[in-house]
Amino acid sequence: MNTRTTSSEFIHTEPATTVESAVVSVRDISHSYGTLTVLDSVSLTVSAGELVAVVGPNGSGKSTFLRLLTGAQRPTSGTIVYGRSGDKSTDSDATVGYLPQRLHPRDEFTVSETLDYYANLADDGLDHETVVELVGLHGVSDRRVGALSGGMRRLLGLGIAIVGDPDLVVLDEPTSGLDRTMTRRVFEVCRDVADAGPAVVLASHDLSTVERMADRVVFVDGGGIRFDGPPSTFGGDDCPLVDAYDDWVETGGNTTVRGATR
Ligand SMILES: Nc1ncnc2c1ncn2[C@@H]1O[C@H](COP(=O)(O)OP(=O)(O)OP(=O)(O)O)[C@@H](O)[C@H]1O
Repeated sequence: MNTRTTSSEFIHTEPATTVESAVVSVRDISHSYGTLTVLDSVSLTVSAGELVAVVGPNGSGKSTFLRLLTGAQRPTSGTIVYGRSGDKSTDSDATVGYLPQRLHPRDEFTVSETLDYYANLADDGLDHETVVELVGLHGVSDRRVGALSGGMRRLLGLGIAIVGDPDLVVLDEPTSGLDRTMTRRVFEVCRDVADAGPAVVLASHDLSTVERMADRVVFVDGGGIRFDGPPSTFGGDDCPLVDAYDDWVETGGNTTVRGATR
């Protein structure tokens, strides 16, 4: 169980990866919207083959962090470096696949046409039929996007993020609106993608699935990374991730998150 303390104690673990295997290294980034500082001196390195889940309360800055990771948004300060040898900057052609929280593919295209379109944007994309199969949309590949259910649109978004065969896949709440079966499927696809080489970083509120499927959990709160390590070590011995998380949030952070070993 967690140990309660009178003040917040944060665990900052050593980077889990080496520079040689790094797909992306975030170095001391901060981000503000006007006077609101959302992220303050955050650093993180993600390696090829890792499935990293970013968790944290609503408004803690997960989406902001993911947008910064993709290069779509620039940090107020700090740097993000892509590549194994650190030789690519945010201006480079490092390949990143991104599923934003809200995605608006064209309603009149079919599922196959949509994936084909995005595959053609990439130099060396995957075949759209492979991706349709992978994300479980083979039964509706000829259906127009405008006629898809909310969950199917989410799966299509996952397909769009991976069809370019990127080095880094960034997914903002890929399982929102999905039932349990589809949620499991999305995480399994993410696992398969990571196992094939790319790094996968996703934001999720589905802590039980994160605990089972992710290599690392990165807990963002109060402007910083409060924990970075294997999900099983978030709360220490015999304390499920979801319980340790609830404990943290209920006590306003006056809980020691412990057990990080990386
Ligand atoms: N474009 C923006 N302009 C101003 N403030 C913003 C902007 N985007 C996000 N914010 C603010 O930054 C904070 C972090 O938002 P962000 O969406 O990154 O959090 P989150 O952890 O992803 O939240 P959720 O879990 O609800 O999706 C919030 O207070 C939000 O209102």
